[in-house]
Amino acid sequence: MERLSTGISSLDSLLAGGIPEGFFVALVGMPGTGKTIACLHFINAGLLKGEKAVYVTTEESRESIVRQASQFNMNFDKALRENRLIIIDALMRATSDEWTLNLVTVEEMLDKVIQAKKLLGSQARRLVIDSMSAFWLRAPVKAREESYLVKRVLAKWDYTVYATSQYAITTGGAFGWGLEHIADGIIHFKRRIINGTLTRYLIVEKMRQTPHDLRAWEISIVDGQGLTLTRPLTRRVEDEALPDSVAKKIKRVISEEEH
Ligand SMILES: Nc1ncnc2c1ncn2[C@@H]1O[C@H](COP(=O)(O)OP(=O)(O)OP(=O)(O)O)[C@@H](O)[C@H]1O
Repeated sequence: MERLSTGISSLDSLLAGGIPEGFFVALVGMPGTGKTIACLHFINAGLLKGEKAVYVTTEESRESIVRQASQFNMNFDKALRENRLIIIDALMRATSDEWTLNLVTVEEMLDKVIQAKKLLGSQARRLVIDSMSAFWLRAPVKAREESYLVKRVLAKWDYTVYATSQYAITTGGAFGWGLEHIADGIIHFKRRIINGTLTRYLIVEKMRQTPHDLRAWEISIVDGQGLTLTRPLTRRVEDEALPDSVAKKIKRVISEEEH
């Protein structure tokens, strides 16, 4: 089975080498946890191998994606000029632009993605949809049916897919029915404040046909370099995230028991 590199070598090693070709992988989690940056790495890994790629952006403009990529030394601008990358922009909705979504429906998105594949040909192996949540903002009930539709349609077009989905800040829960149910793989991005510092981490929750790592890994995002996994999160680190009052209570009970 061929595996596609995620473009993050530390993540590839959790996945027995990468994402199985043709898989539909859900990248889920709270805002600012690194999902978009992981998507950029995935696309860039293909471009570096001479592949072509398609990126659907619903929350940022095409320009913003290109700028963010350039901060990690990924030249998306060049790939766009060489017609090796198509970024379908669902945010700006410029009517004069061929690669834009105006209605922001799943059907319109699939139509454009298929058009892009026909234009780029078999070298276009990687597709990012960042994010799917945007299609269901007004009608979360559609998420279930349309998730199946997206997977079924894309299966015919030889893409390996990264699709992101956001979780609510307040509850940490998915907005409505999540993509997780149809995905071949789930990479969950999380965050917590540890010793007063925002700590991001990810865990591979599911990857079919893959003996994957089961630990949560701390994420580092560095200007000029991008996202890497630094170390597995230990129990002790998680404990440090307990609110002070709770930690103090636990310490008090332990010391009372000892005396
Ligand atoms: N050049 C940079 N250098 C270092 N860190 C950066 C840089 N650019 C962005 N970041 C970090 O990455 C975070 C954004 O990550 P990303 O866009 O991947 O999040 P996300 O999970 O896709 O969020 P959302 O769901 O809101 O789109 C920023 O909040 C910042 O902490």
